[in-house]
Amino acid sequence: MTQALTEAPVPGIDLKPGIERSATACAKLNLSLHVVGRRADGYHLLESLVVFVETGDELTISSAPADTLDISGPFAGSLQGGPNILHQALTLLRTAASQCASLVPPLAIHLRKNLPVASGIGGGSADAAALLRMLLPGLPKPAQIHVATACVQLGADVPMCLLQQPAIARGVGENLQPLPNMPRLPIVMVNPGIAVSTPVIFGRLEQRNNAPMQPVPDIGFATASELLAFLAASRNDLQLPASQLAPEILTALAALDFAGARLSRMSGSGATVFGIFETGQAADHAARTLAHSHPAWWVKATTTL
Ligand SMILES: C[C@@](CO)(OP(=O)(O)O)[C@H](O)COP(=O)(O)OP(=O)(O)OC[C@H]1O[C@@H](n2ccc(N)nc2=O)[C@H](O)[C@@H]1O
Ligand SMILES: Nc1ncnc2c1ncn2[C@@H]1O[C@H](COP(=O)(O)OP(=O)(O)O)[C@@H](O)[C@H]1O
Repeated sequence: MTQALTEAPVPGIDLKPGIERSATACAKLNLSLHVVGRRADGYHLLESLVVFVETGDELTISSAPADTLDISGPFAGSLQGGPNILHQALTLLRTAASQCASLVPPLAIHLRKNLPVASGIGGGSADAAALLRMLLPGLPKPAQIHVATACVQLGADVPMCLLQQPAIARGVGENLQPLPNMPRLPIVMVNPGIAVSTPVIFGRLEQRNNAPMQPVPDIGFATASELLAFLAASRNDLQLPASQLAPEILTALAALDFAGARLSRMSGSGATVFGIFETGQAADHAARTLAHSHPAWWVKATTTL
């Protein structure tokens, strides 16, 4: 039975004037990404092991007389002027809460853009998901469910970023199986300073019906070695088309290997690549070395959630 939105119990969120709420929009990593088919609408069917890392954008909201969005941080310049996914996320929330518009009041949003834009780590999707996570608890249950289902329309990566937990993603990315066990991995992320367009990379795929991922144990992985053995038998099918377009991706992967990564791979449609290291100390050391030898690269040592 569908419950009228206005009748549902509303926990409400405290957004009185002067009160700010903050959230980290954690970067996503596709540890593996198999393209296994294509839908009639052109979207590709994926099988991907996704995790999130501590590094992310920072989002702060407070109630205001009218909606505003200001952006700071090292990658703010990449976002000036264009439409921002945060506005689409607000529209989705307000549509879902249409019978009680006051639940999503006008907001002053501040985004500190720490993540490189169009880089395969889901930055925009993570921002939208962080905003949804902050505001959803104030909506009635049916509206929450509507938003959780409809948020894939903002971007195929938004549902996984809303979950922000290790998961297997299938479908176009919306069909999520959370993994209860996942070792925390020391990671170095490297972006060689190139933005690549997701649709362009999908469009360059030569093969769209690739072999699926091996089955993942329902429980997930108990140790890093178990996970690494699984990853060694998996791929990112977008890595070849992306590195043909941007050969710097191969340079960055080779640099991570040389710096001691146990496994290096591209995330999403690139161009960000990641290395998995034995220890946090090894990751920190590799990140310092890579940043020193390649000052134009974005290099970040971090840990998976
Ligand atoms: C490749 C992935 C892997 O997680 O990550 P990113 O590289 O974006 O981080 C995602 O599938 C990207 O998700 P997202 O960036 O949210 O995609 P969307 O905005 O929905 O789609 C942008 C375009 O990418 C293509 N697209 C996207 C997802 C998908 N499963 N198949 C596709 O073919 C479509 O051409 C679409 O028009
Ligand atoms: N808040 C946002 N952060 C990043 N990109 C955004 C945002 N809003 C809109 N975009 C647009 O979304 C596109 C994809 O960016 P992003 O989400 O960073 O890519 P990816 O998923 O490959 O990391 C870019 O072209 C960018 O202009």
